[in-house]
Amino acid sequence: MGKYIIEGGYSLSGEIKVQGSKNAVLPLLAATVLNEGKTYFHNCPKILDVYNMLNILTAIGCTIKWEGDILIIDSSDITTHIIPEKYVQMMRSSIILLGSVLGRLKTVKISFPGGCSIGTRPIDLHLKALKQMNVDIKDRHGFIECSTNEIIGNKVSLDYPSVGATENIMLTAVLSEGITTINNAAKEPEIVELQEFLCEMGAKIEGAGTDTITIKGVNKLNSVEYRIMPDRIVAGTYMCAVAAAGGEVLLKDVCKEHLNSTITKINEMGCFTKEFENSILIKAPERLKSLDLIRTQPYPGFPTDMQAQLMSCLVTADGTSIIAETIFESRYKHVAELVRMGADIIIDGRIAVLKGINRLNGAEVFAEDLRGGAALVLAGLGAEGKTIVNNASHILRGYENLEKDLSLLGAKIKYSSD
Ligand SMILES: CC(=O)N[C@H]1[C@@H](OP(=O)(O)OP(=O)(O)OC[C@H]2O[C@@H](n3ccc(=O)[nH]c3=O)[C@H](O)[C@@H]2O)O[C@H](CO)[C@@H](O)[C@@H]1O
Ligand SMILES: C=C(OP(=O)(O)O)C(=O)O
Repeated sequence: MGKYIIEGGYSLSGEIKVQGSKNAVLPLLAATVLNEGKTYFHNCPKILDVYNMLNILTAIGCTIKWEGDILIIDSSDITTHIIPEKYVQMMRSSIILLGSVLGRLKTVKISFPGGCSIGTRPIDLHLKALKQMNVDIKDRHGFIECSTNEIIGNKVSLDYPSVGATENIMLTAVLSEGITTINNAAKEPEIVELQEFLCEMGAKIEGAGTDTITIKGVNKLNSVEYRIMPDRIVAGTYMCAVAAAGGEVLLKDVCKEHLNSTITKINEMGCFTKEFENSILIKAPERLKSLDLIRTQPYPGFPTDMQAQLMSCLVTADGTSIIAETIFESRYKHVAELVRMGADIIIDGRIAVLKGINRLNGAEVFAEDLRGGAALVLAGLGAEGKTIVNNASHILRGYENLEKDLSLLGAKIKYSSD
């Protein structure tokens, strides 16, 4: 599972580049299935989730090649509609293949992704929408089997602006007959990225980034070359790293428009930030200030994917902070580990009350999920003494160069595959 070993107490300085976005690239990789040709990706992050998605694409017939840093996917021949269960279990977001394989082959069989450590994560909204698009769905022995003679566009209204459901509906609708309208669609930047990518391939979609997305079905798509946008959560994680460890860092290759809610909280904690065209400077204060109430919310609200990292900063802020996790019902697995490091945190349902202490103590802790794991690394940077973060493979799902980037900035951190 691997581990990170951190010697705390070294402030960060210098500059680093932010990787391509995990949550943008995964639906784009799934979308390549719709195109009976080649896709060329630039800035694709080399992370476990990407390798896992590439394994799935290979298993269903795509050819994958890296030419230097350019990822080339040839999806001319899709040989099966069955998504191998072992990969689906390894990566929840493999569910995005539901829409793209269905769109291409008019049939797909995929196992239920099941629960995961941050919540139950049902897919009822995905399935309800597909049924409205003339898709027959059978749910048997833990597998979902979808089939249709023709996908027919419809007006779909989501009960909640689910990111994955919005993506699956878009992917299903691209090669459909007629027009699909998604009301109460997710507005995340990754949805806008998916629209841009699909339109480059010849799809007809508009409205991404607003509540209503309209997809006009087309017959065929074309080959495309595309650059993946920067990862807003990795950028936010590095901002929190500076806040937790102290210092001054320039983050390059960021899209500052995607970071507004995170930058606001970073500033409210007393950090100085300066935004440039594609970069952000962040400088930590002597001591962080506590925050009144942070509610995780769909975009443009404060992202649930930043909740744990922000918590790692606030546990040593001056005063008491309150966090409300409104998106996922059990996204506080990192709390017990932070408490092991000396943090004063009380959880009541979805509310966390954090009383800032002066300093955390290094300890041996366990990552239970991706962002919670990253948060423990940040906690280790600011802590006194040594911290070992076990189960690092969770973190490798989404961070390409965590220890290299932090080392470059002066942190004392090593990765061990033991
Ligand atoms: C690969 C990817 O992009 N993952 C992101 C995506 O996950 P994901 O797409 O899974 O997140 P959703 O927006 O779908 O889920 C948000 C909430 O809606 C619920 N829900 C969702 C679908 C459904 O059919 N029924 C239902 O009840 C979920 O359980 C959760 O409580 O958006 C989340 C919310 O911003 C992020 O934390 C994840 O990093
Ligand atoms: C929850 C996350 O990802 P996933 O949806 O892939 O589990 C995340 O990126 O923080």
